[in-house]
Amino acid sequence: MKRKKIYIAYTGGTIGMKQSSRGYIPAEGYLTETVKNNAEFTREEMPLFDIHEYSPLIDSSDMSPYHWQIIADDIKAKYDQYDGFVVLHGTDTMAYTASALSFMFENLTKPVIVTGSQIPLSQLRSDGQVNLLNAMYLAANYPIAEVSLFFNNKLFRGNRATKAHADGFDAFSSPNLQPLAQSGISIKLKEGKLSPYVEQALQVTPITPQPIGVLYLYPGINIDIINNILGGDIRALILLSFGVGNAPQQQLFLDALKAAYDRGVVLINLTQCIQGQVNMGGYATGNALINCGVISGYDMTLEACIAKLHYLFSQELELETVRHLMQDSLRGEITR
Ligand SMILES: NC(=O)C[C@H](N)C(=O)O
Repeated sequence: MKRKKIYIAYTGGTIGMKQSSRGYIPAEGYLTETVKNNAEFTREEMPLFDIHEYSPLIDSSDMSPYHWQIIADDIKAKYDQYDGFVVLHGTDTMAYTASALSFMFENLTKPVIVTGSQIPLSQLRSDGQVNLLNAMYLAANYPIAEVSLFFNNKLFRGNRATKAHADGFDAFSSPNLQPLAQSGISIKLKEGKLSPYVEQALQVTPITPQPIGVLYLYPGINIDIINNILGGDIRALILLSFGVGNAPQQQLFLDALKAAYDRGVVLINLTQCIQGQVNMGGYATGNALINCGVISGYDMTLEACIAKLHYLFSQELELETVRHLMQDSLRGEITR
């Protein structure tokens, strides 16, 4: 059988870093050299691969929508030459990039898997080899036609994943959707569906940076803080609320939200809880938000919500269309 071919877009992150006096920093050429010289990656059961190193390699804390665009355009340019794509990325903002790519791509028929590691390949006990090896193997043999994130033997839907552990190998979780696949002695497909046949060509929607506010509520939060963030030039405010979407009932707070809504700010309610979804009909403290024009983000991750707002605001859409689409599941990011 003809060996599959995988394109590895290497953006940076711990996996290819080396120790410096200031802590870990990306090291040009190191990862490419190491992977190419590692016999595990060239076994005949493995797909063939090319690694494209971006310049400069970055810590993912420096990622921005500008980089999301570069990755998406790069994959589009190579789309016909490869069977699958692996994006090597730092873990810190990996879930944001995976979410953004999931919205930017339309008509995907090939897998795009984002992965990285917690310990560099250059260090003892690195999780980099197993993550990259599995991501490549999955991309070649389990072509789930969507943007996913592989980490610590689990393949997650990209826009459902969130970084949940700062220093453990189990760095990602997907609180509201089970993994698409799990890799143990055998690989088990759970949610993931193998590539469908799609007639339309792959499409990439360009994304531009957008001013989005995020407000984490806490007991006794001062109205000045709220006014401050709403006073900035924002197009949307994500309210991280209590429980099923509840918030303080201070009239000044509710008035400030209503005024922002009237000015055309999109107000979205996400819960601070790790699992479950917003239901503003549950309590009067949530219901009051509906009357201020706040819409539900249901069980979207914060990462998916921010990426989706970027995706929608980057297009010429009516405000009402943006509000409507925010509540629809476009790429499986919401359980409805
Ligand atoms: N584990 C990692 O990759 C963390 C690193 N700071 C990054 O996000 O690039």
